[in-house]
Amino acid sequence: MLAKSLVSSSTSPETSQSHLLSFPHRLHSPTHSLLAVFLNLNHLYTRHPPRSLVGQHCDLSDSREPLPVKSCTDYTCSHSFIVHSWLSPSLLGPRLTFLLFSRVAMATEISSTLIDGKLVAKQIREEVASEVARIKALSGIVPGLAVILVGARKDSQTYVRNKKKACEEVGIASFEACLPEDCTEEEVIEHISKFNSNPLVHGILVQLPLPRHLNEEKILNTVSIEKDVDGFHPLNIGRLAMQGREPLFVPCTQKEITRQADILISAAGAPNLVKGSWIKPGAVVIDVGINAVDDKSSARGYRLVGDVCFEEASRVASAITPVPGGVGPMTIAMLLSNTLSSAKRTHDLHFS
Ligand SMILES: Nc1nc2c(c(=O)[nH]1)N[C@@H](CN(C=O)c1ccc(C(=O)N[C@@H](CCC(=O)O)C(=O)O)cc1)CN2
Repeated sequence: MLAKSLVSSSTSPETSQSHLLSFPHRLHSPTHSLLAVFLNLNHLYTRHPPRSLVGQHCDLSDSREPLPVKSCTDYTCSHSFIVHSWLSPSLLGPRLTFLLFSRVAMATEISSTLIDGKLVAKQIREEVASEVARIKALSGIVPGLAVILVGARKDSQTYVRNKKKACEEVGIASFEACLPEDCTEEEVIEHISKFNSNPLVHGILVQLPLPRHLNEEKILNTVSIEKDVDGFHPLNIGRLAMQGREPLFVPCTQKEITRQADILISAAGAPNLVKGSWIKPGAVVIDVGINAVDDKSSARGYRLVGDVCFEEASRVASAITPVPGGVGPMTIAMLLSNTLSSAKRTHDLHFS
């Protein structure tokens, strides 16, 4: 029943002693605060929002075990959010964005805290490694992850390489299909179908972005929902949103809404979109955007920035994920964890 995060203080390194941050510590009134989430699901839904998402309520209560934090701030949380509205703001061009609102965490004191994604990811990977070893010893089953890479984008090749390496490190078997840039949709789908029916494969992911001539939505829909460890299948997102209902209310503008949010999650794919002035003092900011911007002074010619203007936001927020070092490392850690869960579910492995 606890929502937790592993955080470390960015302003007061001297208070580096670890302790638990868990939601809720104690109830705080009013519990109706807001969560705003910017998600760019352009790669999933090219025209319309899924009806199942709008106005739905999601239960956040079955979160992971408590994790240690540095520099604790108090929050209360009602474990729920609603998918409120669907916008296609001009500032994001053709990308679809929707906002989620919630009555979730309320900061009761403000201290700038850096949420350390690398540290959480390390802990998750260690947990996955020991669980993989355990199920291998008890049942002989080895969880398997298949990756489909289309084309020769350097960044995608690096991510796929990193995923394979991460699998190796935790004992997950990896499978790969590398297809040429000019391959057809049918060829990609054929590979997905083979992985769908391969019993050694428990997780399948299609590395994104795909070349423009391929219909991403159609391809992602082909991944068996049971093996969709990325969680990109519309049914997976729909299921996430189907656990309850909350009343709708009408937003004015993105900026106004984010200003009311106690938890702000941005995944718009737009560098430095969210300014400090958009953020409610004391809000928790989760920056899911990982955007490459040109930087001649960097060896690779670019640097990574989030959707959130970190300099500004870190002065206003109570806790914030940096880019790099925040949500990114969690992506691969959770991929491993999901592959393990899929293997356990498929083979009905419930060891205590
Ligand atoms: N099928 C998918 N495709 C893509 C995903 C995804 O989750 N599934 N996400 C991104 C790329 N990606 C994984 O594929 C990914 C991106 C970034 C990181 C990461 O750890 N980033 C580090 C910085 C790394 C660096 O310096 O280059 C960080 O943010 O700290 C992991 C995975 C698009 N495609």
